[in-house]
Amino acid sequence: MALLSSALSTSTLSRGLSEKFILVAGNASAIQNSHRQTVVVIGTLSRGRNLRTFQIQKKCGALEFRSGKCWNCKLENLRGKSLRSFSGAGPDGRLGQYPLGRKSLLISGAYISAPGAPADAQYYPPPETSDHNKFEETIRPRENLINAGLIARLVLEEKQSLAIALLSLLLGTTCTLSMPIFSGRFFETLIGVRKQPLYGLLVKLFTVYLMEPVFTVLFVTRMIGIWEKVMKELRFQVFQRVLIQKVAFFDEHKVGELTSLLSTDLNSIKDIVNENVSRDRGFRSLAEVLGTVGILFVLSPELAPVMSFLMISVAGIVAIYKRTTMPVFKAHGLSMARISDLAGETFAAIRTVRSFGGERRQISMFQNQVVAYQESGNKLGWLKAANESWTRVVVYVALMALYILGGTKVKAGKMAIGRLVSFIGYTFTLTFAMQGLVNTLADLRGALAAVDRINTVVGTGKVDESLARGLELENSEDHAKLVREDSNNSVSDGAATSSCGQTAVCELAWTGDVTLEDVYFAYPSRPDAMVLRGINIVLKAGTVTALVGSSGSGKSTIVQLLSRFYEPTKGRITLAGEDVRKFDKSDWARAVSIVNQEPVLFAMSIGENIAYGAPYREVSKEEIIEAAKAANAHDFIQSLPEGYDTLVGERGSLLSGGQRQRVAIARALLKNAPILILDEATSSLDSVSERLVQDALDILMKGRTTLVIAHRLSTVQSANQIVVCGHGVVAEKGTHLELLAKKGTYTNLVQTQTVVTVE
Ligand SMILES: Nc1ncnc2c1ncn2[C@@H]1O[C@H](COP(=O)(O)OP(=O)(O)OP(=O)(O)O)[C@@H](O)[C@H]1O
Repeated sequence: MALLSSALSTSTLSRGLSEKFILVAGNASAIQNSHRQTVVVIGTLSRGRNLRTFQIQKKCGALEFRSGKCWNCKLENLRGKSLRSFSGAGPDGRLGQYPLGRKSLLISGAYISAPGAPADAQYYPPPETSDHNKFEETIRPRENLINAGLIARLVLEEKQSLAIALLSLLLGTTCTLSMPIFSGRFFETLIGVRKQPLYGLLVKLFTVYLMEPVFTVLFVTRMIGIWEKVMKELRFQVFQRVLIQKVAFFDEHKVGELTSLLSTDLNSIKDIVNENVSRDRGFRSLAEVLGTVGILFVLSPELAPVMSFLMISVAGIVAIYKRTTMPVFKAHGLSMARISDLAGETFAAIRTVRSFGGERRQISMFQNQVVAYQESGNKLGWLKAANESWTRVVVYVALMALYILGGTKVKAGKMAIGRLVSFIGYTFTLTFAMQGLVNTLADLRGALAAVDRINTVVGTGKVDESLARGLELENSEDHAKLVREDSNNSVSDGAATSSCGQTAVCELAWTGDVTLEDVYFAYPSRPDAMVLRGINIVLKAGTVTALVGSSGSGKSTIVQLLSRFYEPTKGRITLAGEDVRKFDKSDWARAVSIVNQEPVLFAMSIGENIAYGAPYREVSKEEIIEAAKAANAHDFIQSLPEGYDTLVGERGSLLSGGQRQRVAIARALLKNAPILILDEATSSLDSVSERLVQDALDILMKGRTTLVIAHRLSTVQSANQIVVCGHGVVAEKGTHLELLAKKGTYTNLVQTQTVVTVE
């Protein structure tokens, strides 16, 4: 953005404005923070080619253009507007005019002006940011994770099954379509019109009836087999892609939204095959419709138009039904989602409900939702009945027409009676096949909408490249290791000795200082609010640094940056002088242990939770016990009926706060990382638990570079260095005595006990 803006000449800015909307892409927060309230336009909608400055009117968040149309902007006047070209930084970060045509594109951090900008607007260059941040978030094309190419590749991997499925479909449909012909002949033979032995005809019919289910089984099993494999791969890819997004992505999307991608949305894609392999749907319907129409025109070109009318009418009725019911279906689905949400929320907060005596209120809210669900269900019922009856009316009209036209022809000797019987048989085949086909098309629309939702969420998020690279490397190392193990036919002992692993980052971190150099930071979800403004801290290797400061001063934010959940907006963090951005995030994660105020345990056994400290290798029972002993957790674990196999419940809810904390410390001990971050780890505990946890922490801190956000005077006092934060800057730095001697912010904090609790 900085480079881009500085590249704009003032002469360009002075031209008149004719466009209706103006688009600003990139991180405009820096400019806003200059208090000029002016930003540089780097993109223009429609015909405009001017680059101007103007006052920010509305923030639009990320702007998404699909097929050249603005898709997601909440501003009504922008929704659906075409963007023919975009002036600004393109996907490669270069300045230019980019034609968009019907392409899809994502512009993150966009701002939109109101129509018309002030004529006397001036250009204010934004403050410089460091090199690595320049184009990071400017403009990115949407990357479709699920696309036709991927699905085709996955399906074609199963060539043999696909060939068997298609052949079975062909043969099964042939059987189905030959049935009405045989019925006609059978009828003709019975009344003596056809001179053919009945026995021979029955054998043929028997063969067709026997083979049709065989081909059906082959077709269904192969198709489902292929699709299950495709779905397994898609599910895996979606999960993996979500997992490697930057932490900011998880600030933007609710957990429910993300899990529904993996459940509801992927299931609608799955259903497009699984629900459409039966005889009355999908591929079979299509094959039957095509086959029937062909046969009908051969059998009787005069009667075939009647059937065509039938086909078009049935398709039309079902299509109208689907369209009209769509909003009712949506309302029905929404009611069900609300019922589930309400029930989920009620049960999750049952203690709060009970303590407020809120049962009656919850029941009445639930009743309202259930009634809404019932009403939309009734509406759907009526629409369904209308669809069914109209379809029948059309079929009966077509049958009547066949009886009249066909009967007249048979009576006049212009048509064989068996042919008319076959025709009647095909009437039903065609009706059901057509209905099935339209239903399948509706399913297809649902599946495409699901694909689009998945692509929109994961395709427009920001993959954490460093994490992805690290994982890729690990995968290839694992793979190489597995191949080696396999070829040696021996079991590897893994990295059993050092949990941190033998990575260069870990080795460096045992001796190197960690430094925050002039760090500025704003959360991506609130780019306008600079939380850290030029932080400089040196965490000396093997020493303890205590971070104190009033609430909201940015202590936890520093922890988040050290954990590399976010990257600094400006400035850098180094380890032994090396910018940490050089290290893969998975390597960095191995070098840093975090123990939070509210540690999260997984819904597994205590032993498995402790072993999670080293998820990349096998952990022995002895190691787990050793870590638990050092964390003061062994005794309480032993006293539980199932010891280390005791399940801890969702997020560790079956343990007390102090017990959870000690399991988390044991996990961190097992991890044995050289850098340790303690975020108010003992502040929510009673004095007995606090003592136990603190003793465990003292063991954990030994020899590690520790940053502790502490409320306890003893921890702060004994720290090698105390850093006092105030409104995103370092207000004071020094030892306890040095800071007391200064009689500044720290002394105030100690005296007012705002931050430090005296024991
Ligand atoms: N994920 C987030 N997205 C946007 N803003 C955030 C986020 N997390 C924290 N903030 C904001 O950043 C500022 C600093 O918060 P931070 O949690 O770092 O303060 P703190 O000093 O740790 O406070 P406390 O002692 O109360 O925990 C606050 O104004 C907060 O609202």
